Amino acid sequence: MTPLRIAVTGAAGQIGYSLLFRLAAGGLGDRPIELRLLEITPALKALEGVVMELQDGAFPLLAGVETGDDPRALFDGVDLALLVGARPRGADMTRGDLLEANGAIFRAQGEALGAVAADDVRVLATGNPANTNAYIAAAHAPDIPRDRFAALTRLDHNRAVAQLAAKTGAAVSDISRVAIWGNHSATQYPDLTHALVGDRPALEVVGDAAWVERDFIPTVANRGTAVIEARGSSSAASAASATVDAARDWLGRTAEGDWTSMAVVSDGSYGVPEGLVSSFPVTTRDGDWAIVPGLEIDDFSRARIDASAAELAAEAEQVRALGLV
Ligand SMILES: NC(=O)c1ccc[n+]([C@@H]2O[C@H](COP(=O)([O-])OP(=O)(O)OC[C@H]3O[C@@H](n4cnc5c(N)ncnc54)[C@H](O)[C@@H]3O)[C@@H](O)[C@H]2O)c1
Ligand SMILES: O=C(O)C[C@H](O)C(=O)O
Repeated sequence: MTPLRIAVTGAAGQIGYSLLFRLAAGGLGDRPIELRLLEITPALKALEGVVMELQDGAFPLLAGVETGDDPRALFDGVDLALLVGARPRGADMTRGDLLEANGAIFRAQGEALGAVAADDVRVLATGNPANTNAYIAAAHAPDIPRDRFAALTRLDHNRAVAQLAAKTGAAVSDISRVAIWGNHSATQYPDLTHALVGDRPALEVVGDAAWVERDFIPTVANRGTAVIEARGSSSAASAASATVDAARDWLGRTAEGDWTSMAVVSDGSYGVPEGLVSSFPVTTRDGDWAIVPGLEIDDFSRARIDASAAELAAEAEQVRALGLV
């Protein structure tokens, strides 16, 4: 089997330190992988140490590792690009505050992917603000179809599943059809209206309408902030785990009868303006995705989805004003 060529940016960072070992240990399946690890020049020394540790893991699926600070060299022929490298926020910042600092990274990396990546490349932005970074990268790679770009909202999805499991006492594996809509930000809408616990509607099992609005939604939407406050730095292992989950499902498939959440370029579905990179419930299959069609959207959900889409539109306007697209 030819190895899957995976670029990981920010490979010497916090998320990278967890992500690389999950990938090498077979997180995407049993196909061998070749890692292309991108860092900024001052971090290459630290990256050398990480590569030593990868070697010391003696991972049978790890067919090769290359490192460097030139995206055009490292992205050459890659099948999957995990764009993690970006500044994380501090305690008093929103993810949107990172736009100016991080947007330029995604412009340069979008251009490089467009120039040298494999024809079948899939690009997943984890670095924040993830949705708009994917939007920027896609804008600078016009030869790569838009549906190959996505941003990570799987961490929010996993957080929502975990909160629902804790509330209902169900196993996470019994929960399906949770959805995250919109931006990976405090305006995101974690939606339980279609969710199931076993074969029962989650809202019926919860039996506490006030919990959804007062506890569930704010807990999921603000979880990143809570982790920063507790840990002193932003979530890393859970973000790496969600990045692996998202890539595995994208290249593989979502379970029958279930879906996942992924921020993808909107085709106008559910009233989200076309072109914005917004989270939707999606099914995936062998590298393709489809927004779950025909879900009923009640007035509460409508207002939440619209609010997050408005924030994404404002971010898109901001990057235009900054000359990033
Ligand atoms: N979408 C999500 O769910 C989610 C979750 C957690 C964190 N994040 C985001 O992921 C990003 C990385 O987080 P972290 O904790 O690993 O941060 P970190 O600071 O520990 O690591 C970031 C790494 O990126 C590198 N980097 C900076 N510019 C680069 C460039 N141009 N090319 C390649 N590498 C570059 C840095 O040198 C650093 O090693 C942050 O923006 C953070 O906010 C997103
Ligand atoms: O909140 C952050 O800044 C980090 C990350 O996006 C998260 O959701 O944990």
